[in-house]
Amino acid sequence: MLNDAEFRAGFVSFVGRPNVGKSTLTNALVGEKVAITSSKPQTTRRAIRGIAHSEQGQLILVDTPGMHRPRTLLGERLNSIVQSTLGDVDVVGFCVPADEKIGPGDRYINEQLDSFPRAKKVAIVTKIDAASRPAVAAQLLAVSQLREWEAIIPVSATSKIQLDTLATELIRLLPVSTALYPADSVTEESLESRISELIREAVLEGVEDELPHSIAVTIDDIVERDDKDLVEVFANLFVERDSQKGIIIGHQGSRLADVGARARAQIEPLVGKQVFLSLRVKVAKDWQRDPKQLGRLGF
Ligand SMILES: Nc1nc2c(ncn2[C@@H]2O[C@H](COP(=O)(O)OP(=O)(O)OP(=O)(O)O)[C@@H](O)[C@H]2O)c(=O)[nH]1
Repeated sequence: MLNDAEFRAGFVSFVGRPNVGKSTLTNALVGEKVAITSSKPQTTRRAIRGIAHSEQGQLILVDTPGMHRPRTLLGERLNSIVQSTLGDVDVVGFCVPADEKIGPGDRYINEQLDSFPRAKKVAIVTKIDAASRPAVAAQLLAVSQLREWEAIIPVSATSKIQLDTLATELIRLLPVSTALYPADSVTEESLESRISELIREAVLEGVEDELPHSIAVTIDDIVERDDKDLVEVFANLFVERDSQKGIIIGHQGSRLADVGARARAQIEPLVGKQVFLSLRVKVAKDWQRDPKQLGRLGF
């Protein structure tokens, strides 16, 4: 047993190109679904905090959107979230996948890390289950040449390889502190925003590549029924164009029905009750470029 003086707690942020596995790693460390994951790049839009507890300490994970060069107002806001998040974390975990060569995108992000001298920097080679041993070894070597890291850790979030090692290494780099959150909390996100992220994730499964950025979800109401073991969720799906509305709804509403079923399957374990989900698809013309609409949709 460690004595109290050695307990550590602090903030850790995973950065890296889109799709390198940051959200999946956050979920695996926290052990509950808090950040949305998707096989499409750049689906993470806000800094979600997952909290991993252990006897040695408390890791508060700040999941940032993929850093990229902005093309729209939404892109600029995402980048500014990244900047303000990284300004005050204790540790940055730079993620590169084992199954792809380090490229200009990775180097760009690595260079950005120079602007955050306060944070200790750890390299994480993700998805090691998807690469051969020699490929993983080569990637570890390539990463070690980018900068002096506090540690370089290979992991697989999906195959649960080395997750404990990663957690222990990260905690070791945090300041000595009492716990910053109660031991039973896993996230600071409100129920409402977790539900809207789960709905967005369900919509993103099986839509065409140009759509992900065009979808926003808002929640009008969450009603706990007294008379039944039921929670009613009333949500809106915003797209940018009429044509996208058709895509989301599908032939005779078939796609929307699938989305509803998938989202419900994720929301029910979260609320611990049966869920009635009302989804309305609405068009907010070019919302990504319109500051007023961005504000209304929660950005
Ligand atoms: N084989 C394998 N695939 C993984 C692993 N971790 C994540 N993935 C897959 O990689 C894809 C992207 O994962 P995410 O966690 O959404 O990636 P991200 O870096 O958060 O992506 P953005 O939100 O776009 O920044 C998903 O299809 C995951 O299932 C892993 O350890 N092994």
